[in-house]
Amino acid sequence: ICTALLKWNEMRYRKKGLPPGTMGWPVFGETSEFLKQGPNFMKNQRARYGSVFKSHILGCPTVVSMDPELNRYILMSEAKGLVPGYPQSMLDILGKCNIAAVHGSTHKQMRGALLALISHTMIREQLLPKIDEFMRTFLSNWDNKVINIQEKTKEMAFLSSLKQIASAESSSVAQEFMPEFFKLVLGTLSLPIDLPGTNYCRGFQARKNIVRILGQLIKERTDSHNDMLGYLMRKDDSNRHKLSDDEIIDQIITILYSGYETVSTTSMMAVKYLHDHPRVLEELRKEHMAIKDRKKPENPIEWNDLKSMRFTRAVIFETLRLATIVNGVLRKTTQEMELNGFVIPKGWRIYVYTREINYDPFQYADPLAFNPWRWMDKSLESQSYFLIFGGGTRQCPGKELGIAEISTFLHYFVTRYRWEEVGGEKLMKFPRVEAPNGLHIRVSSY
Ligand code: HEM
Repeated sequence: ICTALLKWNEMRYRKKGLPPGTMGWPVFGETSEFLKQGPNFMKNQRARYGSVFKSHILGCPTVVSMDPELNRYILMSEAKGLVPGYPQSMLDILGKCNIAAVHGSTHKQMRGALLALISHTMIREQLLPKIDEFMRTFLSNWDNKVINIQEKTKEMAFLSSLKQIASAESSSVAQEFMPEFFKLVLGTLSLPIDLPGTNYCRGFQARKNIVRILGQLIKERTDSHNDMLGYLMRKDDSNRHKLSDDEIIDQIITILYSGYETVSTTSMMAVKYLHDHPRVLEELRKEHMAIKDRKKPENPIEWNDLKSMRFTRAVIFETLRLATIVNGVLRKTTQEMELNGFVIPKGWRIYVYTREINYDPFQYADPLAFNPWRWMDKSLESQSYFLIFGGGTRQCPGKELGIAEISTFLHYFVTRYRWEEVGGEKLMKFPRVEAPNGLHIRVSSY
């Protein structure tokens, strides 16, 4: 029966022009092999079928592309019908105005409104002072404590964004908001089964609560504020992108969500790599001590300080590369189309899988070594195969903001503390980078 089922499933997808590959079991496809074997599943399939192959993973017939040139082409081809293909649970919970759910002119409008909020000028004048103030307080009193740095960096990423979004109210709403936000995140990564007790159902309820909290903030604000919510609500000419209240709420959820796991995991992994590589930590600390020494203790990190953190930027890029915080991005076809000579049916998912390029010895010499110095050559950041922040029309608009947050976190962390790991805890690298039991460190003052 098993053989017959597998064969029947292969026959269903044996359409002329499709890439080679296997489809696994009906309904489940090859999801369990993909999740269990992780990157090895992808590498084995590539060895058998080439760098473009078909599979059935996470509930959808999927074409996986591990071809750097095709990957770039896919990311540039949204107008040809290759739109974001994130799971239904994510779209449901993040809202219908969420940036990944909108295309064409609506995407342009939402993205324009977002870019205006997190531009270089905004980071320099509005956001960096808030990030500095937040990190200073958040990183106080860690001395002589055992800390779960995974949990801390998660709180840090969320609370830092919340302060940038609603400075005045962030401390009063954080208590209620944070647990709801964590439920929302879990819901977006779950199967869309709407039964009481499922993560999806809880995530959906959390979204409702968050919409209520944000709606209340919008209603109660009478005068203008210099934070993200304040800018989004402006009705005068200083705001070119006037959004409805529903759009403002989804935009805020987008900002919180997109900068959450990326920033927190990168910060946690940077702490881990710095712990394991004392020479890198020494160099990083030298950079930050020099910044600290040239200012008074009460003076905040400013734009020029941030720009002078060249080695810190290199540490962040090397962490993103070696830990592969982002394995790839998802697209789906809105019509039948040809890619690399293959014919991809409408509605198929395309997994632009960029992980392997991070370990390619032709791109990165000695690829398994944690060597931030390689990024001191700035041209490496602009190589076309480098897709850690995506590419094309959906390239990450929060890149510099994320780097500013992680850099400020590292500044206060390494200038105030030294730390050692306790427990030697397990780290999972796939499908997401996480420490299932937390990552505990003993912190003492520097
Ligand atoms: C280390 C930090 C970060 C990494 C590695 C990262 C990575 C990425 C990647 C790979 C994409 C492309 C997704 C796709 O093409 O489907 C993306 C998109 C996006 N990122 Fe980031 N990101 C980071 C930080 C942030 C931050 C702090 C924000 C906060 C605003 C943010 C907001 C977004 C948004 C809104 C999009 C969607 C853009 C669109 O669809 O037009 N990201 N990010």
